Amino acid sequence: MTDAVRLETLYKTYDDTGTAVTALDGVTASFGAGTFTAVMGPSGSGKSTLLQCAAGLDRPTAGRVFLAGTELHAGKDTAMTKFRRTRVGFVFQDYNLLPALTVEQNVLLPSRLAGRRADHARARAVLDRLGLLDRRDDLPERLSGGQRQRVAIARALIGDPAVVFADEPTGALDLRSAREVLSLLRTVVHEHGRTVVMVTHDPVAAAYADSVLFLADGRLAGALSAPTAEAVAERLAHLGDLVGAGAEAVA
Ligand SMILES: Nc1ncnc2c1ncn2[C@@H]1O[C@H](COP(=O)(O)OP(=O)(O)OP(=O)(O)O)[C@@H](O)[C@H]1O
Repeated sequence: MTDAVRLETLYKTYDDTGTAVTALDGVTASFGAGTFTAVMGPSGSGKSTLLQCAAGLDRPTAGRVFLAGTELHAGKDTAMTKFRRTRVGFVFQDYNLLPALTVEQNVLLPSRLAGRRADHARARAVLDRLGLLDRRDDLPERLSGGQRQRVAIARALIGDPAVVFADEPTGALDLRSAREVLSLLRTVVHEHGRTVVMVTHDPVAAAYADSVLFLADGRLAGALSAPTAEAVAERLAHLGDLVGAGAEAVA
């Protein structure tokens, strides 16, 4: 299997307050193309930092990130920004849609930012696939949370993303909308061959993924294939015990 994302010995230290915080402490991991992975761990374990560094939104302090075989952070920031705009999709908890733009304009925004011609036919095809074609001229404020998140997923898919990163994509949704969004992410992977890496706190959400990667104290702390919500919850509780006891994370 080819890797969509490979992380090699990633370190990230924040030092803005004068007291250094090690958010990532030598993480090596890979995410196969066409797979759906959930990243989990106790609060402060480094999940969002891992996603930000893997997606090229932040620079690791040390280590290397490869996306579809291309090393991020190796060149100038401008080259990284260009690569990110074309090959990386993002889905955030709070949707990050621009309120003054219609659904279709929001979906086309990454193409515009990348300086490409707006491909309305493609935008409409993606919106159609996500059941939103008839809402294309609406402003986001007219949509439900679940619909807004589906627009964000359409926007993430409009380019040719090597990977879609989702940070708590169901964190603001009710149960039913959350299930819809998770099923959609799974379809995006299993029927359309995309790669999704999702940070979540929710064992039920994680169970939609093919596998779960656990972090504790900025280190890899195990993985689970074909996860069930119960198995994930049990593993998380165990990690919480380890962190609470100040023990080393299990690899
Ligand atoms: N910009 C920052 N400046 C300083 N410290 C930071 C910054 N961002 C994160 N941290 C610290 O890095 C560590 C990891 O944070 P991160 O947000 O990656 O964890 P997380 O697992 O996503 O947490 P949560 O589940 O609470 O969102 C924490 O100790 C956090 O306080």
